[in-house]
Amino acid sequence: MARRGARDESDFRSRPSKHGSRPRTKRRPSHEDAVTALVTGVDRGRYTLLVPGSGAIVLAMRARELVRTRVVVGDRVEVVGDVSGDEGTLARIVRIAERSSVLRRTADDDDPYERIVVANADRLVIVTALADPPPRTGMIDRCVVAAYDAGMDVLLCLTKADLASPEELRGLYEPLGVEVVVTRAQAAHAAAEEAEPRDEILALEAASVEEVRERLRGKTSVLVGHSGVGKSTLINALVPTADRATGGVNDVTGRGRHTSTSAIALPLPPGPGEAGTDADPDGWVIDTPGVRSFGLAHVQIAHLLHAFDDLAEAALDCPRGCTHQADAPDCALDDWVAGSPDDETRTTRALRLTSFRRLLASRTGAVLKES
Ligand SMILES: Nc1nc2c(ncn2[C@@H]2O[C@H](COP(=O)(O)OP(=O)(O)OP(=O)(O)O)[C@@H](O)[C@H]2O)c(=O)[nH]1
Ligand SMILES: [Zn+2]
Repeated sequence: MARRGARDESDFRSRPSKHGSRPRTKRRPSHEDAVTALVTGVDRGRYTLLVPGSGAIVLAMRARELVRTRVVVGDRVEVVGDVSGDEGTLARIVRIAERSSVLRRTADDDDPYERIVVANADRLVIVTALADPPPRTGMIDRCVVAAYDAGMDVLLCLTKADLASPEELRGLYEPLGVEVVVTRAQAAHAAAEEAEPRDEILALEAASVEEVRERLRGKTSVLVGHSGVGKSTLINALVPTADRATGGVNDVTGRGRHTSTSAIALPLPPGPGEAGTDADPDGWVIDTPGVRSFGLAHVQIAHLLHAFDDLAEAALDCPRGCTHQADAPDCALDDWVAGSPDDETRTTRALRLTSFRRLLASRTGAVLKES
């Protein structure tokens, strides 16, 4: 899968400064006794790590030589010092392993740079409610583009199926090869909601939660979703110890009740009646409460195209510099549809091309009006 390797925020500091680019200390310690750990939480310069071997939860800071390097949730790091995890101990991160994927959020009012929020995740889970709040395809498209660009695959999780049908959204995303899973409240709740809405703990239909768990097994998954879509309810159902705050949109601020804005990795426990431990979980679920959108400015058409093998192959016949948009002259993707061997293939290809072009457009902002 396409990756952008070196082009990340670290570029800002890899330029030679006026003090020269050589490290201040000539000799670096070798850290032979370092152990490997996973970053599960980040809070103002303090990192929560899980040491897979011992299962210890360790609090750490960055070593002096890494103070200008960003460490994010999902990073695999090497750590020295006291790694017992005992109260009051603070270990030191001395190395960050190369990342297999990076997911970055957009710059915002508080921070002018696009920043990496999660490293090494395999799968982006886009949590979207089918109603209350209504789904916004512009937002889903942007998430799909961000995931494909980051080299991650996508699971579209449609919540609140007790309130509306998922069929229309399935029809929009399945042609792109996006896996779709649907969750709903338990039937008893759906009825009770009419009489006495909100503020009780909502139970999701267990079978629908297990379908989600099945798709997250053995993977590191990042969950994203707008406030009120039911992301916390889902995470609590998947990871009962997570205790994510639920309750939907705050009437005063229009935001959810979450105050925490940093990502956190939670070990995915096995389903009911299966064995497993936190030190060796069935996968990781990363919640991203503060992330509202993803930066797409850096996304290259070629990267996006590589997420679609058939389109990438057909596009080899495009003129140089083809944008592959609907108005691109002589785009070979149009020939690929026209040259379909039969009607059924033509319909499938046309749908796939339309969907792909919709994603391309979301990258450039042409369909940024949320629908
Ligand atoms: N009818 C129905 N309501 C649901 C379902 N899932 C969640 N809800 C309700 O939707 C509201 C929002 O759920 P949350 O889990 O708090 O949503 P969130 O996405 O975490 O949003 P924030 O807490 O604002 O970040 C709550 O009142 C839930 O009880 C569902 O499947 N069906
Ligand atoms: Zn083209």
